[in-house]
Amino acid sequence: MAGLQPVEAVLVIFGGTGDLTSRKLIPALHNLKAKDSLPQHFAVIGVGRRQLSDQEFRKNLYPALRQAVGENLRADTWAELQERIFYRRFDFQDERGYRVLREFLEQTDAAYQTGGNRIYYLAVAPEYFGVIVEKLYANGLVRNRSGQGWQRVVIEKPFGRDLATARVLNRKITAVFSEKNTFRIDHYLGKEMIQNIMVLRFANPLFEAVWNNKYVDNVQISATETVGVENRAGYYEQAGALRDMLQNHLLQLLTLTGMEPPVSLTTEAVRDEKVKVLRSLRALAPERVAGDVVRGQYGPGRIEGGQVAAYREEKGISPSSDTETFLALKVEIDNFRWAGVPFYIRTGKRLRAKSTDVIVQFKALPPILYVKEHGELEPNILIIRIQPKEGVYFQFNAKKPGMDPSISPVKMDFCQNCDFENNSPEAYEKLLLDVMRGDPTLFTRWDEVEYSWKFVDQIAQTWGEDQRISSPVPYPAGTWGPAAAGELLARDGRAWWSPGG
Ligand SMILES: NC(=O)C1=CN([C@@H]2O[C@H](COP(=O)(O)OP(=O)(O)OC[C@H]3O[C@@H](n4cnc5c(N)ncnc54)[C@H](OP(=O)(O)O)[C@@H]3O)[C@@H](O)[C@H]2O)C=CC1
Ligand SMILES: O=C1O[C@H](COP(=O)(O)O)[C@@H](O)[C@H](O)[C@H]1O
Repeated sequence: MAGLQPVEAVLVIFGGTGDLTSRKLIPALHNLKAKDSLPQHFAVIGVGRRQLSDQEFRKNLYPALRQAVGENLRADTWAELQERIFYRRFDFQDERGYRVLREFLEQTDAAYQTGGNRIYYLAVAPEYFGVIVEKLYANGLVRNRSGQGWQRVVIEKPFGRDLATARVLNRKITAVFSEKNTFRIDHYLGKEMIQNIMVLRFANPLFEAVWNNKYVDNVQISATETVGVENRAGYYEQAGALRDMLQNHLLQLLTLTGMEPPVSLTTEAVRDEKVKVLRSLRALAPERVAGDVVRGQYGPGRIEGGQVAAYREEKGISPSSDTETFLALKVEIDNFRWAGVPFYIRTGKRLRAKSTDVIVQFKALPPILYVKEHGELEPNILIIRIQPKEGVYFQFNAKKPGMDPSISPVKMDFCQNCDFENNSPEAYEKLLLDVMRGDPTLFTRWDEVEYSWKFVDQIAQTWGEDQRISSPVPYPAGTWGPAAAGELLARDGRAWWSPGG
């Protein structure tokens, strides 16, 4: 879908006063504007409950923008952009609010020549996704009166809280928007290095040739965070790490790492291959959940030198909460390429460092040469570093220079953002632009969501039913999580590679 241009549109952000809008969406728009990538005819309308004028709304967005963009903040860009940002206050349940919005949109179309093109971005808690879509339709905001232009909906995650609720939600959405106009966002897919996984695999014969169970010993997908629950207690208590990270970001990373080469780079060809991976995931029967899934929750500890509270002591969290803030599991893909290769996945909050990596550990060669003299050699490992450093790192064995006959591991290190710090576009920049272009390749198709929930539901159901694992294991903040996560690999004679390489 390369070559599509972003076209004129009004972006309506439901949840305009929320955290995502101020920390991610507005900074992304600022950066796009600074690069001259926004369409010339463009406007933004934020919707929330707070009583704010347009001026107050713009002013409130500024501190988070400054923090997110840092020294790249351009006063002239923000001045131009904010002139096109407006605010409307209403409760999502209130029909009248939608009618007022419709009138305002018609005026905005005329003033900014946006041709009836609208993007409805649902930056709201998941329980509002269905309500908003139904009310948009009922109040004539999807097919505008003149019938001109297109209307697209962007839906944040998590898409439902299990397969059943996701299906209900999807029915509501598809009754109003076509699949082509439905953009289920997963911001991980907008990250530079995640887009690079397919390039690395399918543009380099060296990697593609060994990307299978003949050569790969195991794959580790790790997304560790130092932040805690922050101010999202209400949401996180419902989601936990399972729904917040595994159902979407981490299973997406797994599909990109495990998929077959698509027949072409078209949106549907890529999505078809990703779905096949999800369909090939080995079922997690209750006994396997008990053995292969580790569930943790952070206790008090130290992060970056400072003392931090336990999850159960955080604002808005129940002192007896059983929500997991850490998850580690072993996943198997039952297809010809991956049979016998475990994929270990882990994610957690309040861990020692922030890092997202895909680590491919290769098998050892037969122990015929070198091993007698040198002992077991270090494995070849390939680390795809997604963040905070972006790049690819390969560890292989080499002879030490000179008379010393010993063999030691050496590193080839490609750092994508070392020389160009902050040069990679933020994920939301890429994804917002794709919505304006109408390119859904980096968004999830319904069947991807469906199969992800099928997989995740097995875990949630067992947790709900099995007393042995209905409570998460505590771990001290600032560590790598519960010891059981290490034991999960130790049992297979393996260990986690340190995040960040
Ligand atoms: N924050 C993040 O980093 C990320 C968030 N997401 C997803 O984005 C979505 C939004 O998250 P986030 O921004 O953190 O949430 P917040 O709680 O910060 O914001 C919620 C927004 O919804 C508005 N709102 C809530 N209820 C109503 C209502 N009845 N009527 C009108 N407005 C209402 C709030 O308005 P007001 O405050 O004025 O009442 C506020 O603007 C969620 O689905 C989340 O999972 C995804 C990835 C990252
Ligand atoms: O979607 C989410 O992602 C963030 C982590 O995103 P990253 O881009 O910083 O890796 C996570 O903190 C949050 O809980 C979750 O909702």
